[in-house]
Amino acid sequence: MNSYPQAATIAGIDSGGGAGVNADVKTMQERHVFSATIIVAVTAQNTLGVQDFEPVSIKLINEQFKSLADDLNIRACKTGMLADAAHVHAVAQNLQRYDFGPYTLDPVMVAKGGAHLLSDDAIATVRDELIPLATVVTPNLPETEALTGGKIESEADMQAAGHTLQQLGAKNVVVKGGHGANSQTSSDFVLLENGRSFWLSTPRIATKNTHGTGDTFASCITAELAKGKSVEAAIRLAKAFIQAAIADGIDVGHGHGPTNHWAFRKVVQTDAKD
Ligand SMILES: Nc1ncnc2c1ncn2[C@@H]1O[C@H](COP(=O)(O)OP(=O)(O)O)[C@@H](O)[C@H]1O
Ligand SMILES: Cc1ncc(COP(=O)(O)O)c(N)n1
Repeated sequence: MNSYPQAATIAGIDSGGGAGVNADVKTMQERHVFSATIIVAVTAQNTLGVQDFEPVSIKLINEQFKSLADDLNIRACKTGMLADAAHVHAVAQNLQRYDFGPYTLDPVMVAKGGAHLLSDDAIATVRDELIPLATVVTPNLPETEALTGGKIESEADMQAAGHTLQQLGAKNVVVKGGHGANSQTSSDFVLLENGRSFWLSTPRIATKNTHGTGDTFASCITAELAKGKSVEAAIRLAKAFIQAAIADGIDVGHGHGPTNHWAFRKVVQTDAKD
């Protein structure tokens, strides 16, 4: 019998299939990691936007955590859409109650279509209760501004914000540059626990199909951490994975379409288990 590493995603589910838990499950599967899911919110969503959502009761979230802890062997986890302060708090409590391994915090706030997936008053709860628990935090530029309180207008601003996020308690930080102004490259700033930092830059792909890029990137990091890879190796592989997924586009829906979660298998020769 093959034994695959197990990881959990704790997030919202996207009826349109391209982002949230859906992107996480697809990505982890591609990386040969068994994915379990703790659903925090259900969205009515497609590539045109988020039409509605409802959070799941905190009782049921607590029960989902317990169900996994009682039976599975979760070796890494990530969070995505968490809806509001009460749900952020409940997730933080559960992450402290159970050992689900290295934790990747994708601080999802506003969907690409403009819908608020986290209430404004919950930003402080994410900063105070989740960032100190995070092995890796992966904010995009607007999320970095919201968490650090400063404007990000240059690469120097991204670097400074990375250090601020580390001071807030995250062990490792990736400030993602997908929302940056550079039309040639999409550059992410990485700051590791040991203080070393570097940029990961790839050619910017001219496409409107970037729905779920952040989820895909963070869940790929989580999958690699579940295998026991180093944080740096996990982040580097995730950057290559998302680049392939954006570049090899698929045609789904009429708005901001999803990425291609099976594209990476075409560009790598090594086994996804490695
Ligand atoms: N058009 C693009 N071309 C290449 N890489 C991109 C593009 N858009 C986003 N990325 C990359 O995708 C990842 C997710 O970034 P981003 O889109 O900023 O996150 P989010 O989905 O959280 O807003 C990052 O590694 C970023 O550099
Ligand atoms: C359930 C859920 N989680 C996360 C996102 C963010 O993804 P994006 O910013 O690419 O729209 C989303 N749209 N829906």
